[in-house]
Amino acid sequence: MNNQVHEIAAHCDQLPERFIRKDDEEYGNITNASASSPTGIPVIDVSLLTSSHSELDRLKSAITTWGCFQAINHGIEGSFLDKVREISGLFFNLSADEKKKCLREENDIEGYGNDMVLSDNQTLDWTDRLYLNVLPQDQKRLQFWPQNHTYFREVVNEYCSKIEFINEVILKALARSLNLEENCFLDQYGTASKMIARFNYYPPCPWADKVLGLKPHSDGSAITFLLQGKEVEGLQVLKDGQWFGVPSVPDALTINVVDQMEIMSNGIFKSPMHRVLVSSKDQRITVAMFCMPQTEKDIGPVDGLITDGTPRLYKNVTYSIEFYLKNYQQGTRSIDACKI
Ligand SMILES: O=C(O)CCC(=O)C(=O)O
Ligand SMILES: [Fe+2]
Repeated sequence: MNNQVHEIAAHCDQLPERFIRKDDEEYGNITNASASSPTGIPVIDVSLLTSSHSELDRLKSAITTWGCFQAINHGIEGSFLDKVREISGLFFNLSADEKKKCLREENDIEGYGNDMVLSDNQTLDWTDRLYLNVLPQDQKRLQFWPQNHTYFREVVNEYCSKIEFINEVILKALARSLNLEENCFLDQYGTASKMIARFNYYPPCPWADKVLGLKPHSDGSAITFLLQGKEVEGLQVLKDGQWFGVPSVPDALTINVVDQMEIMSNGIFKSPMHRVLVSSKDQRITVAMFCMPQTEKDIGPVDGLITDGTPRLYKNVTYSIEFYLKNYQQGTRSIDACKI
């Protein structure tokens, strides 16, 4: 597949078969799609997490039931989040020639492209994306960054530092919520923790009900920080066999506690399955920041959680992107491959 999805949207009068979503990939009960919960995705005030026990309890409850929450008062100004939205739009609005300079190579994940084709019967996602390694600094490959766009670089770098800071706050709070020493998750990050920025662009789709922007998946990182656009929604999270819409809350970040945290918490936190629906009229742009431990480092359940009554449920693993993709290709979830 050479074409970007937005080109297919503009030039095809029939939906290419590879994009048609399959029933066996639906997981939850699709008749209940878009169900709204009486309470909805929990909203957590990050500024209270160091001082308020009840907010810490609400955080734990959010993660053990939903696996995600809407973070407010996280310390990043709304005006700065608007800049992140602005540079994302700016990238996808570049001319086709400019964007193609950032194109990923066939067997590489980094750069501009669409779904990596890993198996013959894979359903393709209705999305174009720009995928950039932002940490560690020395693993940045600037050839994939938009050329001559100092503003883009500055905003991404500043956003990365701000997310790094919030990531620490959340990791410490999650540890305290389990009555563990607050650095126990951070200690597994190593000295060169990793962060990936993924800019997702979902063009409007004339066959919106036949495709998915992103197939059901769980993220391979430890914590994912998602910045949604302000108007168009589409993200859904699976809970108790039903898909629930994740609204866009002004100035909030949607935080998912995902695969590597499931392992480190010995399964107390469950990495949420989520997917993306697309709109027939409106485009949607989101920015996911995937934070995780240093690639070369083994991770495993923290010692304090293993007791006679609660045995270790996961092996120690190096949860690399190659490991994640290998499982994806075989149709298995990498998290399941780590279970004892
Ligand atoms: O765009 C979204 O709403 C979700 C993105 C996502 O799940 C991902 O990039 O892994
Ligand atoms: Fe995701």
